[in-house]
Amino acid sequence: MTSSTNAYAGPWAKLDPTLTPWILDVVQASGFIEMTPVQASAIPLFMKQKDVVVEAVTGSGKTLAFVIPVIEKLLKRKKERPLKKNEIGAMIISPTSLFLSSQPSIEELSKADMNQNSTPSILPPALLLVSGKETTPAQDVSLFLSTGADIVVGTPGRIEEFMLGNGHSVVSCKELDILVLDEADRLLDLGFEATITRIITNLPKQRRTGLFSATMTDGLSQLVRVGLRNPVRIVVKVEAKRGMKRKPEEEVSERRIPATLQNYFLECRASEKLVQLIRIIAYERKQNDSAKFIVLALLVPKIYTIYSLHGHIPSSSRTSTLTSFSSHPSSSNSPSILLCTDVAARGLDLPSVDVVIQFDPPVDPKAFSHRCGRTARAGREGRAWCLLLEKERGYVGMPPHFALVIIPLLKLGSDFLSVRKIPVKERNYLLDEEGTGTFNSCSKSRPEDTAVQSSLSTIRSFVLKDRDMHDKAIKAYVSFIRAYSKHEASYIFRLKSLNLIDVATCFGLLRLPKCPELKGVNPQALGWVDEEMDWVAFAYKDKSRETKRLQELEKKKAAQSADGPHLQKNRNERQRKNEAWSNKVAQKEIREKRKEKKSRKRAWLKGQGQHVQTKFDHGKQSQQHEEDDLINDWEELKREERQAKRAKRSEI
Ligand SMILES: Nc1ncnc2c1ncn2[C@@H]1O[C@H](COP(=O)(O)OP(=O)(O)OP(=O)(O)O)[C@@H](O)[C@H]1O
Repeated sequence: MTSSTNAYAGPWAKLDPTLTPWILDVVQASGFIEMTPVQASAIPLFMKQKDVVVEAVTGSGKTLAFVIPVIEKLLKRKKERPLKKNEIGAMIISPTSLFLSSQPSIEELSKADMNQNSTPSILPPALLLVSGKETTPAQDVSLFLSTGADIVVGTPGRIEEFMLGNGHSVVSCKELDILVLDEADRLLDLGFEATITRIITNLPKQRRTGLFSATMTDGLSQLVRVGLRNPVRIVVKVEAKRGMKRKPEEEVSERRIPATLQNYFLECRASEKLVQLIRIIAYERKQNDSAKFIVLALLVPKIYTIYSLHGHIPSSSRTSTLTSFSSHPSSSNSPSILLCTDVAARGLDLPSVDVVIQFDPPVDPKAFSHRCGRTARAGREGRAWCLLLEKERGYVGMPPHFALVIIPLLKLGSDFLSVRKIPVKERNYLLDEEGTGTFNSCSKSRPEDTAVQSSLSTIRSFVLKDRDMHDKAIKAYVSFIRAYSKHEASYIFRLKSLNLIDVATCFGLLRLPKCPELKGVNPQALGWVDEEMDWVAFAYKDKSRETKRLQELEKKKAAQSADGPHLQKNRNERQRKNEAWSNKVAQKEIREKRKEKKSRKRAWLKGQGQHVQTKFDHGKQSQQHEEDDLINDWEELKREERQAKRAKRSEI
C-alpha cells in the first residue's frame, strides 16, 4: 500500500473501525484535527487483525500511528478479559532510552482527557518504562509488581532483562496482544537483532506486530520474517506537488524526506567551515527573526543562546536542556541553538525547529535524512544545510575529479543521496550574512576569505588559555579523522584526500598529535608550523589537575636522570624481544593473508580495462595510491553487489 504525505488525510471520525470517544477527544484536544497519511493508512489495519511494516518519512506522525492501535487493542481486551496484575498486554521496543521519558505518557494523555470533563468509561492502560539510568532492572520489576502495567516500553536489552532476567518468575507475557518495533532499522544498526529475536520467541504467536521506520534497510527483511506474519507493507511516499514546475533539486521523482524540507549543501575548505556556519546562522536569522536551530557540529561561537546535548549528559540535565530549548521565547533577541551530536539525530521531536545545520556529513549515511528530519515536522516548513569539503561532492552527486574516469568504469557513479531519494540543492559559498555568494563549487577558483584567518586565530587564542582545551581539541581532531577513515561511503570520504593540516587548523591545534593517520605526512611541506611556545609552562586552568601534571613531570624527570636515556632504550628493546612468540606468528599470518587478498584484487582490477592503466601512468607512488583507492572502490562495489543479491532474495 502506498500513499503520499503531501496533505492531511481526512478527519479522525472517518476511521473504520471508529476510535473510542475519549481517545478521539484527546487526539483532537491535542490539536490534531486531521490524520496524517501514515496514520490514515496504518491505524485501521493495525487495529484490525493485520501485521504492518510501515515506512514513512521523518516527522510524519508514526508514533501516534502505533500508540492509538495499542491503546484501542488494550481497551478492547479490558472489556473482554482484563489482564491480571502480573500480565502485560503490549510491548513497544525502541532503540534509545535517551528521549523515552520526555514523550507524553499515557497518564498524561488521560489527565488531558480528565481536563476535558469527559470521564472515560474505562481508564487508560498503565504504562511502564524500562529504560535508561533512572531505574535498575530490579527496580523495574518491583515497580511492576506494585503498580502493574499493561504496556511496557523500553530498549531491547532492558526489556529482555525485564522479561527473562530478574522478572522471569513474575512477568507474564502469555496474554500479550501487540508488539511494536519502533525505528526498526536503528534497532538493527545497534546490533539488537539477536536480543529482539530472543524476546520474540518468548511472546505468544497469536499477537499483532507492527514494524515502523523512516528508512528501510535490507537487514529488516530478516526481522520481518522472524517477527511478523503476512504483514501489509505501508510506504508513505512524498511526491512533487501536482501542477508545480519541478525545481532542479526535485529531480528525484520520489522523495524520502518531507515535502516541506529544503535541503542544501555548501562546499568549502575545512578551515572555512566555521565562518560558513556563522554566516548560515546569521543568514537564516535574517530570513526568520525567531528561527530555532539545531547544529550538529563540534564548534560554534557563543553569540546565540546555546544549549548542548550529547550522550554523556546525565538524563536530568538532558530533559531540562530540551525543555529550555523548546520553551526559549521566539521573540528573544538571542535566538536559540541546540548544539548536539548524533544523539539528537533521531527520535527527537521538537516541532519548532526551523533549521538544521550539519557541520560534517554523518559517518553513517542513513543518518542524513534523520538529521534533516529534526526540522520540517508535521507539515511545517524547514531548511537543512550540510557543509561539505570539495572532495566530498560525490555525496551529493558531483564525483571528485579523479573519480570522473574511474567511477563510471566501476559502475559506482550513482549520486549517493539521490539513491536514497534525498533531493539536495547546492548553495554558493556565503560571502556575508546577507547570503551573497558569487563563488560556487570549486574552492580553488575562490580567493582567500579574510574572515577565515581571524576566526582561526580566535580559536587558537581560546585554546591557548587552557591546556584542557588543547587536550579536547586533539581528541576531537583524532576522533574526527578516525571517523572519516571509517566512513561507510569510503569511495567518497578518502582519508588521503582530506587536508589533514587544514582540519588541524580548524580544530585550533597548536601542534600535531602522533597518530597512525599522520604517519608518513610531512607537516612542514604542507605548511604546518607548530605554535612556538613553552609547553612545560602551558597550564591547566583547573588547579588540582595542574598540580598533578607538575608532579608527574617531576617524577619523569627524576626517573630519567636516574636511568639515563640509554636505559630507557634498552627497556623498549627488551619489551619488544619478550613479546609473545604466538603474537608475532599470528601477526605475520594476518599480514600475509592481507597481501594475498590485495594482489587478487589488483589482478581483478587490471582486467577491468585500459582506462585504469592509462590513469596510472604517472609514476609509481601515485599509482600505488590510486590502486589503493580502487581497492576501496572494489570493496564497495562488491559490498553493494552482495547487498543487492540479499535484497532480491529476501524482498519483503
Ligand atoms: N495528525 C496530526 N496532526 C498534526 N500534528 C501531528 C499529527 N500526528 C502527529 N503530529 C505531530 O507531528 C510531529 C511528528 O510526529 P512523530 O514524532 O510521531 O513523527 P515520526 O514519523 O515518528 O518522526 P521520526 O521518524 O522523525 O521519529 C509531532 O510533533 C506530533 O505531535
